[in-house]
Amino acid sequence: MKVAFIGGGNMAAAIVGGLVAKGTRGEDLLVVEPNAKARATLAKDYGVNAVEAPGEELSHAEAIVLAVKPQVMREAAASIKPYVNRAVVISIAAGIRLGDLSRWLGGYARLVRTMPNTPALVHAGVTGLYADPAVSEGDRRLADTLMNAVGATVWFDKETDLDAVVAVSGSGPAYVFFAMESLEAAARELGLAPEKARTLALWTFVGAAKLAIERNEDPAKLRANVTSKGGTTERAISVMEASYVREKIMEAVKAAAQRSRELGDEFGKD
Ligand SMILES: NC(=O)C1=CN([C@@H]2O[C@H](COP(=O)(O)OP(=O)(O)OC[C@H]3O[C@@H](n4cnc5c(N)ncnc54)[C@H](O)[C@@H]3O)[C@@H](O)[C@H]2O)C=CC1
Ligand SMILES: O=C(O)[C@@H]1CCC=N1
Repeated sequence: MKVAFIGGGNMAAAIVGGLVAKGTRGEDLLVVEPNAKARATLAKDYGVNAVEAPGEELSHAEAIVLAVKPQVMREAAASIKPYVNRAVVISIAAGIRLGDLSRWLGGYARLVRTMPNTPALVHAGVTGLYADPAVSEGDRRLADTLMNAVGATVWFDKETDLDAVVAVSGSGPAYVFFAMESLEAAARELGLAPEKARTLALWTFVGAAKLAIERNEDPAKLRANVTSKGGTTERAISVMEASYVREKIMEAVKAAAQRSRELGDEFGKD
């Protein structure tokens, strides 16, 4: 499969790495990236063709992944417009709506909007995807195969659902790291040595996530299994409940979804 990436930053590198690990040849991948250092790293690590600006070679791609920040999406779309004629175009940008992208590409309609996350870097990502009903099964399969190289895929029927996806799993790793930081800080305040505090905190997250995935059980049930009557966990959870931690997390996630909608409004203008 010949795939081109517009933008060769964090997320593009993660997807490129996943594709190469799954057998795609570096020479079948093209990355358009203005930053020379990022280009050199991608070429060295994965053997991709990395170029500074879009050109004729883009028109040979079967898929073009738009992996630039939402703020530069319009400019990036304009720069590739002359070469977009046979590829399915896949956006990974937060907030940017397909209607706007289509307009910037001169009415091009073979578009898929996706929202991956940074665990893609270690092939443990999860990506939400949406395509207009008119997009062919083949184009959907192509987008699915691409994102599947770096983790699980979940399709949605409404484009507005992607604002929720960005808030839940797109930004989600940051919430988990925040919780890791907090657990580690508490361990240190309790007098544990820094490196030991980190080991305990990180493996607690790894273990809990693995248990939840492998047992496929409701997290509430798994939590109940840890919580002995009159014990230590019960005391900790009661402090969290008294501080409305659950409600605060829900409020934060809703704020992220709102920001995704705002990005669409801000950067979707003409
Ligand atoms: N970082 C994250 O956790 C996630 C990010 N995203 C989305 O992925 C997109 C990229 O994010 P990152 O990879 O984190 O950003 P990044 O800043 O690492 O990468 C963006 C790259 O685009 C390049 N660039 C800038 N203008 C360009 C242009 N006109 N043409 C080609 N390349 C250009 C930059 O030099 C940079 O290397 C964003 O739209 C973001 O919303 C999606 C899911 C998760
Ligand atoms: O914070 C952001 O806007 C991007 C989108 C999802 C994760 N990072």
